[in-house]
Amino acid sequence: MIELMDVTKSYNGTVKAVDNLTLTVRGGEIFGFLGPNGAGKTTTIKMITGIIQPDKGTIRINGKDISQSPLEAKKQFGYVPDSPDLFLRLKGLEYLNFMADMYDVPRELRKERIEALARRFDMLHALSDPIQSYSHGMRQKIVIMGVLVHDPAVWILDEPLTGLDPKSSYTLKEMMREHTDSGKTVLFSTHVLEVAEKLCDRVAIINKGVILFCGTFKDMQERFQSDQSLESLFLELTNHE
Ligand SMILES: Nc1ncnc2c1ncn2[C@@H]1O[C@H](COP(=O)(O)OP(=O)(O)OP(=O)(O)O)[C@@H](O)[C@H]1O
Repeated sequence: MIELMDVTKSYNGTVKAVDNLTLTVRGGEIFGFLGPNGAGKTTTIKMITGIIQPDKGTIRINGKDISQSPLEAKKQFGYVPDSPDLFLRLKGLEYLNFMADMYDVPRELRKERIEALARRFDMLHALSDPIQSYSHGMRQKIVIMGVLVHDPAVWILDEPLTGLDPKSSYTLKEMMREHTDSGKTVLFSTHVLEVAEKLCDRVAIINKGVILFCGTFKDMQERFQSDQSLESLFLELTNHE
């Protein structure tokens, strides 16, 4: 579960990137975080993951406060950033072992997990190559695998499907569903509204740092008294701002 209460962040003390945001992402749900460019999605995700500090407000992950107990909170989640260009000089396997070391994953277990993840994402052949030789999609996959190697309860994924080929994208979506079926939590941001419509149990639409809507796609259609697609409703909602 992820809880944000009255969270605000402005850059350079001027424009509020996130304005008094309150939101709960529950266990057992895939939650989509949607909004136009510059809406405040990445800023919110960076505050949840402790990369940047909010000006005010409280954030808890599975009950652990990211400001008060950062280490405990960080053990609860895995985070895929919006850019996969990390640790480029490491080989794929070195990176996965590094991540497993960070999270104290025992030897035998990590071997099993790495092999299973590599098979699922069709990356077995590339693990002994340096990450800088990977394509964008392969870099995205190795970052996702690094995050999943410690089997975090809460997945926080910033634009995770960007650059993935259809098979890998399908695999990741399938894994998100398996994860939430076991009562755990997935929060991801996306601009691909067709994916959000099909995959998410609930979505939040944010614009200019403020949540315009939070609920199921069905709730949204009821609110607008319309059977339009999520894309049409999203455009209607964000264009009126
Ligand atoms: N480091 C920064 N310094 C100053 N302003 C910033 C910084 N990072 C983000 N902003 C501003 O904060 C606002 C929210 O940006 P943010 O990156 O959170 O949006 P986003 O919804 O993730 O956008 P996108 O979909 O384009 O990734 C924007 O107005 C952006 O210009």
